[in-house]
Amino acid sequence: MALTEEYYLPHSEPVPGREAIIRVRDLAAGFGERLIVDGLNLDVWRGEILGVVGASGTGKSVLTRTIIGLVPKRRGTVEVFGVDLDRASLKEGLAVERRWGVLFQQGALFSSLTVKQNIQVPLREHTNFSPRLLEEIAMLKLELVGLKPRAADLYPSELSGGMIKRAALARALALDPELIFLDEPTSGLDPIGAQDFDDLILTLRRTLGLTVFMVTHDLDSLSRACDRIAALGEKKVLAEGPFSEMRKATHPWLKDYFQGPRARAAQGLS
Ligand SMILES: Nc1ncnc2c1ncn2[C@@H]1O[C@H](COP(=O)(O)OP(=O)(O)OP(=O)(O)O)[C@@H](O)[C@H]1O
Repeated sequence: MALTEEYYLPHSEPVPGREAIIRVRDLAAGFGERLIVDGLNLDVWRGEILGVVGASGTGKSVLTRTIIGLVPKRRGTVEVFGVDLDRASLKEGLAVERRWGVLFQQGALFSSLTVKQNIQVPLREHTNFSPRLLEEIAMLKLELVGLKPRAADLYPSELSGGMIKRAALARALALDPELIFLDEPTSGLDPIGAQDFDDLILTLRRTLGLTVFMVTHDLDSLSRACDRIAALGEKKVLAEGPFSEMRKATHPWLKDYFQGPRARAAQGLS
């Protein structure tokens, strides 16, 4: 199906004083002959929680991994904190990487390390902190994400799904990032666990001033936690706006997704 203007919601206009933490322009990325995203534009504003949504396989994870430099670009630019990582020196690139944290799908904790050791991985990579400071920071991060101190010495196989997400979030927060990428943070959690996780993200945004880039299929999370949503499809951002605006979209997939019974339930509508 051709991407036509009639399907678009207006893309957010820059507002004076609003700082783009991530700026993606005319991005193309893919594998072999196949482009997964092509001509994609997106801004993420400081302090917002942006929900990235789209049908399975539309490239949400690929977009995330391209922004953080794990998938090479074919065309276009990506700036994070005003720095184009393709043009940055190694030192500048590392300095930018220190300012973000990533929670990959399924948590992706190292199974042979305890929770505490997992949290310390980015600290060991990027700092020369003493063992005592590493210990203190790990325990602080555990508390920040609502895990009890006794979770520190458990291995990932000993954790529940919710605890894995929290431990992975603690690791993503290890270096006090300004920006976090969350890939399906509530997948596999029951509705109460998912709501608790959303509340945690909202609290962290408020207390730490985080900017959050969150890939999710969870309509409740999109409605409850996200200030704005970017919907991917046809290799681009099909539409962006708050949840209420997405309900006005006319693109068939967006219509099904945002006007269906589950979306109405997420908004408390009958
Ligand atoms: N390393 C890779 N090599 C080849 N193709 C890949 C690779 N990683 C992803 N793809 C392909 O890119 C497309 C987009 O994948 P991606 O994981 O970004 O989708 P998604 O929107 O995150 O999907 P889901 O909602 O199911 O997680 C898929 O067709 C996938 O098969």
